[in-house]
Amino acid sequence: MRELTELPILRKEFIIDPLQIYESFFIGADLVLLIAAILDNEQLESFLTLCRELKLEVIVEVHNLDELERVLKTEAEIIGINNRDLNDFSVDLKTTTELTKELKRLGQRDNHYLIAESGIKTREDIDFLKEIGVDGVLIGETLMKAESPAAKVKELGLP
Ligand SMILES: O=C(O)c1ccccc1NCC(=O)[C@H](O)[C@H](O)COP(=O)(O)O
Repeated sequence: MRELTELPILRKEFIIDPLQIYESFFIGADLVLLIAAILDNEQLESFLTLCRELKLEVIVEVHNLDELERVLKTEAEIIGINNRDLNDFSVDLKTTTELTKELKRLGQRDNHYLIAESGIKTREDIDFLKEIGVDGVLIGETLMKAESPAAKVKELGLP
């Protein structure tokens, strides 16, 4: 992958063991995803520490207020709001709207980089997410299904 792009490479995985973090480092990932829903506080803290030691950036993924509040007690700087409920796979962009509001209410918006994840399909979705103040997006299906992912990136108005 590294020969193909200079862009940061994310290891997007269900990380539940520190070995996966070492593995991500050795295969050349720049950042990893830690999913708050599948990690307890102790794991979250220790995985973040390990990533810092290995100089891996981290997106910590949340889906509800409880997870957001847990993550705000850590050193995490990049927060991913997953619009997909991993229990039933339903997707709703309102999740990003609501948790972005909560982040502001808690006075924690400005010291975090905010990524909206999942269910993003159109230019209108991107415009809406920009309007509510997210900094970045994580898109899977829309790009994977596109005839030309590069053209789709342009169509979505992404840099
Ligand atoms: O990644 C998995 O293994 C997985 C397992 C079960 C449900 C969802 C899973 N992944 C979803 C994704 O990685 C999505 O592609 C990503 O969240 C982006 O969402 P979308 O743009 O809606 O594809």
